[in-house]
Amino acid sequence: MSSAIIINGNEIGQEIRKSVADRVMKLKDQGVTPGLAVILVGDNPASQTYVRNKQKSCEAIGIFSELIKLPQEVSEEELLNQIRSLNNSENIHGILVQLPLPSHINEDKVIATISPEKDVDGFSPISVGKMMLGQETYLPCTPFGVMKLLEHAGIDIAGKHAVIVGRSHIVGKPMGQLLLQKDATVTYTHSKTPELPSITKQADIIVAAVGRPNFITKEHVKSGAVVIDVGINRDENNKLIGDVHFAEVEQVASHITPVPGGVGPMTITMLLFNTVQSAEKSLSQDK
Ligand SMILES: Nc1nc(=O)c2c([nH]1)NC[C@@H]1CN(c3ccc(C(=O)N[C@@H](CCC(=O)O)C(=O)O)cc3)C=[N+]21
Repeated sequence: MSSAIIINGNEIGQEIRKSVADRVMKLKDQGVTPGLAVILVGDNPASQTYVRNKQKSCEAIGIFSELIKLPQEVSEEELLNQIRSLNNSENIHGILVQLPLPSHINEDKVIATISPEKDVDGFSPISVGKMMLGQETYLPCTPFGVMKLLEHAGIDIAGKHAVIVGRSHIVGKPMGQLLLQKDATVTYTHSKTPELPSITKQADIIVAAVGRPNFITKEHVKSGAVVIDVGINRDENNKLIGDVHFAEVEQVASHITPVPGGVGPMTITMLLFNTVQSAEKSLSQDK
């Protein structure tokens, strides 16, 4: 049995982070320290872990990171005011509101309040619209990270059939758009798609973003396909597992991303990338 080439997100992420760190140094020489504000509402343990990772990654390359912790019961208006104040803060170049938010808060309203100039998550309606039109904007970090993984692994995209499994606003939908911009033929599938394996079997590239552990098995995958696993699920032992049944699928795929160590580290890498981009822009606008 042949086994797939493993696309190493830790390694590729590290390489990109090095070049982002160089840009941070250049900015500091010019008197600007890139700053990222992360707003965390409530005390969801998973969210706390992610946020801690983001902060550590910022510090490692010299980005200033400010954590704003708000209680679970915080009012929507208070949260919006916090964002408005960060929109006006000179030393903050990126704002990230950790999702999900408590159910009494309107997520759409919160995201739309983040200034598009500081929307380093790429979630605001302005950013999404610009991305759809192929205009310059902050790209959402996870799909952006997947594009970088494909590029670094030397995967050709033009003319390939990419099948996206999952249609979330933050992964599935933008993922298809970015692949389309690189001339892939894109098929979107989701929980209401009948006969899913018959469609994913036609894919040259599969992006799994369904949020169901081990959902994509060898029955879904054509021999030689590239399989990207965006899933981050926890098993009964609290171990991180993807949406792809790795042991099975690596026997048929040509390339595969592991979980952990695949897409996850790239998401944070592109967040750092976008934050530095924003700081560079602020500098050129001052002149
Ligand atoms: N506004 C907002 N923006 C986000 O980007 C955002 C969010 N909300 N809410 C939650 C999700 C989740 N997310 C992850 C980022 C990195 C890893 C990551 O680095 N994972 C490591 C493993 C980490 C571990 O071991 O726990 C890996 O896959 O190798 C995972 C998950 C960003 N998210």
